[in-house]
Amino acid sequence: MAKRIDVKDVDIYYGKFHAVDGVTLSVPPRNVTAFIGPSGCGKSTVLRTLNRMHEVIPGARVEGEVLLDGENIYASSVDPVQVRRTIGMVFQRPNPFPTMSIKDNVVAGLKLGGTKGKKTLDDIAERALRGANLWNEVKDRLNKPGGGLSGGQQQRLCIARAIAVQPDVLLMDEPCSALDPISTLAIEDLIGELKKDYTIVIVTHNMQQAARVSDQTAFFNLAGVGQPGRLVELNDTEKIFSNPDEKATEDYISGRFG
Ligand SMILES: Nc1ncnc2c1ncn2[C@@H]1O[C@H](COP(=O)(O)OP(=O)(O)OP(=O)(O)O)[C@@H](O)[C@H]1O
Repeated sequence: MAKRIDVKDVDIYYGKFHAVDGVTLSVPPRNVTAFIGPSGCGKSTVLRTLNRMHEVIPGARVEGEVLLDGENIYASSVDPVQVRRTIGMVFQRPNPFPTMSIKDNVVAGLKLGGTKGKKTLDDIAERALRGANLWNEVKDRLNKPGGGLSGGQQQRLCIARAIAVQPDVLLMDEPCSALDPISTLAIEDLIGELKKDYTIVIVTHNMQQAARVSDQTAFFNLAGVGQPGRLVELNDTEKIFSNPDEKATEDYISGRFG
């Protein structure tokens, strides 16, 4: 079930390095939010704080609150493994388990979580592969290795793996940057369909992509090397790309820097 995210005054550190300063933003359910901004402004770092992946890095820490439908995912009673199960992530490079079969790739997370029964797992795999627009291409080779698929198919396999566990939110970190234009369009179409069921946050370097797939866009920036990244503006995507409130946003989207 799609859930709402509220980020409240979040500061993010790598050891002593203050990477992101004071981010407050909200992501409504069944909505695509794009993070854009120049390299190093903290887009991926903020994304990884939304499912507690940031703290996996030694010395990394987060201050502030991230609420999922009002519950702080950083509360001491919350299990980060459970958070990562309900807030799924798709990475820049498709990362299926290459020797594992296509079907087992999709249900790997469920099996780890204790789901059993061939029929149950087969049904879930089919539903997730259909949801990721991959079923027709792989239905006759479900027991072949995931590594044998094209890059675009592998990325859709990773999306199938992420949605198989029925997460509340899908985070995507430049999911198309390693893909050709046709596969990129396939993923963009898929994002449009997935937003009916999920809350989606996507980091992208491609401003046309942000304009095509997202409902709202967050522009991040940093004052200089070694300075923390900041959220400059979050607005409807149409407004960001036509009439942003901040001059820095306009300079960036019109290609004057970054
Ligand atoms: N594992 C890490 N350890 C230390 N510093 C890091 C680590 N990962 C990122 N950083 C630093 O945090 C800052 C933000 O990086 P981040 O990758 O979030 O930026 P980004 O906007 O996603 O960049 P890009 O568009 O180039 O991917 C940068 O200064 C980066 O060097």
